[in-house]
Amino acid sequence: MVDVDELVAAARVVQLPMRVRFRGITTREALVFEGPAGWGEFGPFPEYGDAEAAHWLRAGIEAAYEGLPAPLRTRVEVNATVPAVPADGVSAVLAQFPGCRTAKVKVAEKGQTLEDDLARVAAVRKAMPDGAIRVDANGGWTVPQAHEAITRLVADGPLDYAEQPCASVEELAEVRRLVDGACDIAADESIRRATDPMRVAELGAADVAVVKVAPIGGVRAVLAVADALRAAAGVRVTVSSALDTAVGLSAGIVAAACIEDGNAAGLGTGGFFTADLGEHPLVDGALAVRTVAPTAERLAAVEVFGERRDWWLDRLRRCHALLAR
Ligand SMILES: O=C(O)CCC(=O)C1=CC=C[C@@H](O)[C@@H]1C(=O)O
Ligand SMILES: [Mg+2]
Repeated sequence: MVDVDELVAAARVVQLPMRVRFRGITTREALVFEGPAGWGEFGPFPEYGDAEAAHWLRAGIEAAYEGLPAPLRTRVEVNATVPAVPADGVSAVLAQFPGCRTAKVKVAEKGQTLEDDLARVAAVRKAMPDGAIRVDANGGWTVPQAHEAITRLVADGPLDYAEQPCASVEELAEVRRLVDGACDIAADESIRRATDPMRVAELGAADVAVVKVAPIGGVRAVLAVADALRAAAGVRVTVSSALDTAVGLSAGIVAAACIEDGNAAGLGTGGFFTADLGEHPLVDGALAVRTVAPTAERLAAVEVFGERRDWWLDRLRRCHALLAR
């Protein structure tokens, strides 16, 4: 494995300003580095412990030092991602996702009601009458709340799936039994390590696994998980972004392009940033498969020094030590 001093010497810490609050944050911090195979990203969210964060480092090292596997396609279809905005804000959000035929709508936001969710989803359906609609509760419902919400949402029209309706795998399994095929259930937060997807499959907790390259530990690890899930339980896979910079998003796009019959990917998050390390333009609902190498100008616009940089370098050293064990 690459020496930690080499990583530290290559490390650039960046802060990307966000257009909207998403996942409770308005600035995305990450550390990126260039290696012989390209650029890699290490951007675990600040609250993640080192054991989890080490997987993110493994993914970054794969991209920068090993290189990524060859994609099967040149373009990857993505879903529009609709934050928990008021219903009258939906069309402005969808305008940022030209050509998308699938939308993922955030629901169960703290401080909002089921009526807010129903109105937001109805607005998306109206704007995309032929579109496939997903909802993502980020674990925010109890089992009875999820049952009620999904029942009312499907009464208005079909749902592609409901993502992480409740917090635990056991609850997901229960909701899946209760809705009895009225709507597929997807696991997202329940999958944070490479071993989690099999547990989800064994408990019959989901029809769909949302997988992100960084927490799973790299593109190859994602492909192994996708193969195992399809073989063991017929679970389909959605590759999604972890709110990555354009560098990390490149790896997600490659992963999605390596999966034969993948779902529309949750990789259209580049537009959430007002400044980024590169561009993955969304054309006709799809992203081209290409890797990004940040220019000096782009880096200069978002790079940070001082206390935040030191914090990330310490974290990099600790996670590298865990991987080297
Ligand atoms: O899946 C998408 O459409 C975009 C990515 C996305 O929604 C997320 C990215 C990063 C953190 C998560 O809270 C969030 C999600 O819950 O899926
Ligand atoms: Mg999710």
